[in-house]
Amino acid sequence: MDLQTKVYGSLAVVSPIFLYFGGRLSILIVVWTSVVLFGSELFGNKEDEKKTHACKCSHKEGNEKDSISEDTKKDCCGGKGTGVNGKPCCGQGGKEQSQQLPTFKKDIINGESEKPKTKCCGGKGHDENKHGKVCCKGKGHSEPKPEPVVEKPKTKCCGGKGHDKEKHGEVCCKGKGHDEPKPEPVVEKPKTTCCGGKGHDENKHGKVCCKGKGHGEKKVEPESERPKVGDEWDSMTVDFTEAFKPNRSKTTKKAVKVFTKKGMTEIKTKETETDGLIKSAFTVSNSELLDSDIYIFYSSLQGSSQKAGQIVQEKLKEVSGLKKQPILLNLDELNDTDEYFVDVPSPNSLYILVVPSYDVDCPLDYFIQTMEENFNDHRLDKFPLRKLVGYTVLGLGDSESWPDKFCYQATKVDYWISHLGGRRIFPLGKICMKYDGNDKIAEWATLLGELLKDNEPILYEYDETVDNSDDDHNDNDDEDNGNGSDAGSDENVDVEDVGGKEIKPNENSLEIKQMIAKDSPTYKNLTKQGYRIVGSHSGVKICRWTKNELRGKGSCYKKSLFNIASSRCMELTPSLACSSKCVFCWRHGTNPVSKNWRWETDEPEYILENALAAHYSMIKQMRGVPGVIADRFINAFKVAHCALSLVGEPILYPYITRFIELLHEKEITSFLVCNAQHPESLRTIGKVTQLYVSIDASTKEELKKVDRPLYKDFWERMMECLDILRTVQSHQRTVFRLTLVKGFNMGQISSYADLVQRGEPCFIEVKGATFSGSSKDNVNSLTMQNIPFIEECKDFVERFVAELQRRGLPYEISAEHAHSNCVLIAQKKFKIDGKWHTHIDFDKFFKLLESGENFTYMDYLKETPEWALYGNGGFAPGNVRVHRNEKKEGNDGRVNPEDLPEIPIATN
Ligand SMILES: Cc1cc2nc3c(=O)[nH]c(=O)nc-3n(C[C@H](O)[C@H](O)[C@H](O)COP(=O)(O)O)c2cc1C
Ligand code: SF4
Repeated sequence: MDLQTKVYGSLAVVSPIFLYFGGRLSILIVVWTSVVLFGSELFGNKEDEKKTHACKCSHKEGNEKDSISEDTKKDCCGGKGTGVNGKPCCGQGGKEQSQQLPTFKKDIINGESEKPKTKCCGGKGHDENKHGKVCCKGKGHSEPKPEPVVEKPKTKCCGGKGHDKEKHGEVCCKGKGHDEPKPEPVVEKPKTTCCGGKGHDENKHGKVCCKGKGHGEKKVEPESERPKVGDEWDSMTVDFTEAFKPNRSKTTKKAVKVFTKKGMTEIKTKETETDGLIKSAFTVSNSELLDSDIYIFYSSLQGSSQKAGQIVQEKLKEVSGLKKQPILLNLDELNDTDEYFVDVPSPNSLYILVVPSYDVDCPLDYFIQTMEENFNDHRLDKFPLRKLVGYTVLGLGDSESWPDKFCYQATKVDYWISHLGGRRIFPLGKICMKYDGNDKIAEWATLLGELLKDNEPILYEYDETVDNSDDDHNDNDDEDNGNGSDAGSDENVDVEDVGGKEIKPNENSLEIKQMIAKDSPTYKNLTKQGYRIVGSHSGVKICRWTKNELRGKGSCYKKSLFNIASSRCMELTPSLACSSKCVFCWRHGTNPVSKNWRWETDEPEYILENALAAHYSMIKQMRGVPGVIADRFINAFKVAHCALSLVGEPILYPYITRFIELLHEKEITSFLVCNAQHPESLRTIGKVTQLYVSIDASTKEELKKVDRPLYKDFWERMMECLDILRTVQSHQRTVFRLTLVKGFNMGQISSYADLVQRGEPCFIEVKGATFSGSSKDNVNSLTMQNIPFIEECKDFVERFVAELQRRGLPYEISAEHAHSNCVLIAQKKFKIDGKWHTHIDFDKFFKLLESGENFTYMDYLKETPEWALYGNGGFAPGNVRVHRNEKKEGNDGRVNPEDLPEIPIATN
């Protein structure tokens, strides 16, 4: 009986019983009837199963429904046409059939129409709608509910309960599931590093966790927080000076020079940082940029630079507060370049040069060449363009076609103008006319105009080493500031400060190093600059005045003041290392610094012998130089004087006294200059022809600023030196050397008088600092703004002497050498019978030495010649001063030796 018949039949029987008996009896009858009728369906019918499995179906085709007749089906498998639990009929044919079934996976993947047969859920409760084709009690449900044919990873089950697809996605969270995450927008993101799984706040820290090496993906700063200058200007290919770079590494300890546009009275000295850059402001320019006479020079072959000049002019005209209209001039058509680049049209001139670049001949070549010639012409003021208020250069070029020479001529122009003393007030602009063009020119000009208005200080050069305040060597007397032999240090690295950390000698090492080892970068640097290194710590260099005098072009100030013959003077130091880092030192930044002697030591005999040999070999090189005077050339091979200064601190050399004795034995006079930091050596020094002490500032604060001494007790050391001059060394011919640096040490005249009162020197030599450029090889931290004019020096000297006299100190101005901005103040005792005797009688000096008698400076005096007296300029006879005008008239400035009078060279 099939199930349908049973159901209908039983309903027919049960209904009347219910109606007739009602209640419990009806229920009993119904239960019994159900057991009888549905027992096999409810509990399984062993007999049926046996029957099915024992099916005698002989059809090999078994359950191949399509290929068998309905009659056969009825016979087979108990008449159901299929085996128990969805299995093929257990007859032989059925088994064969099952092996031919395609795999489920394959069906799904291939989307084939033929489907696998499903397994049965024990015949009950299996809800296809809910579970798909296959029952979940067997190994079934292998045929899931048909889904859109999209390949998906298989999901894992949540134990069959509680899995909320909406919430968790396809995969259950109890299994290893949820590996099919809820789809996210397809945006590729950098993988983030986790903060240990907690506390990482993306908004705060950006994408990457701070516990890992994360936070590498930084939060983008709001516009306002970014360093504006760099951002804005990068795109302009504007070549910024170092001074404009923010956030320099702390270790480099660089400070900047700060120039304001205010007058002298407004000099500021900032000891504290304002923006991480400013350390100290020490000098000023004289005028407001808005008051200046602006000249825009252009050079052009094809017109774009001319146009650019016009744009700049128009933009500047728009600047509010500009007193005078900018003037546009064609550089190539100037009647006389010297009118603008040797002289300047007004003391208030500001130059803007707009220039193209050509790698072929162009008019600009001539201009650049002229600038270079001017720079190298000794007859000219070396820094004529310091008279300018300032300058800037705008270069036009083509970065695509000339990538390596892009705006190279603008760079050259900028270089020479600055070397001629010009002060760059705005960075060199480089504009590619192919990509940027006139818009960028306007942008550059607008910014220039803005900055003309701006009253902020102009930073344009770094002071190389400043910041004594926290230098280790200043805080700890035991520390040494040198760097050993500096061997192995980088050539471009400041040898006294490598990466901001001073290298200390290995305290445990017994090895004594050489100060300047042959393979060291310092050695290379020094030799490249014309020094001859003698042994490992001494050096000689032929001085430019030595060369000048050989050529009849003038002598150094010591000729005027003291009678030394420059052409017979050897400039030497037995110690290239120094214990100060003076701002005006021409070698500052490349010579080693140290408080004490700590190197391998050469013998004084060796040094002198080899120094003379080196000096003579350099003199020999002069033999082919035009204008060298034969007599002087020959005499130059008999060195008469030795200036123990050059660079470094000569008195650091432990055998300095012996060395000076050796000089004297060879009848070479000694001019020893020391820095007033080594009283112990000064006390014991033997007889010197002339003994200098540098007085670089008159107060403790200024001295620290100017000399940047290594010793913490630098002021006390200097005071002790002054006491030694007044007492132990009072027999010596002593000189205070004052090097005037504008903005540094020209203020406190009364304090200078205090020092004179303490040291009682014979002479006070006041000299304006000289500017030795700011090339890579010369890191002198001064600029032209720091160099006083002769009038300023004279004014200082006159006020100084007035103060000395007011105090009753016996000093007067005696001699001068105007060319070197040098004036000599002398004790009145050198004015004998109304005549100054500041010169030295060298013969007498050696005779006295030879005699072995005690003698003093008063015993070897010589009258000062008329030409050297104060007011007479101090230009030594026997030389020809070359004036610019003479050159114009056709005189090439060369000296005819026959025209020269005899030079009064020193006799020994
Ligand atoms: C023959 C020639 C050579 C050039 N050489 C250079 C070069 O070496 N470097 C550079 O940056 N631009 C170079 N330029 C591109 C010019 O400097 C650029 O076009 C500029 O705007 C020309 O200015 P001007 O028309 O005012 O004379 C060269 C252009 C020419 C035609
Ligand atoms: S004294 Fe100095 S400046 Fe003068 S010639 Fe000698 S080395 Fe040169």
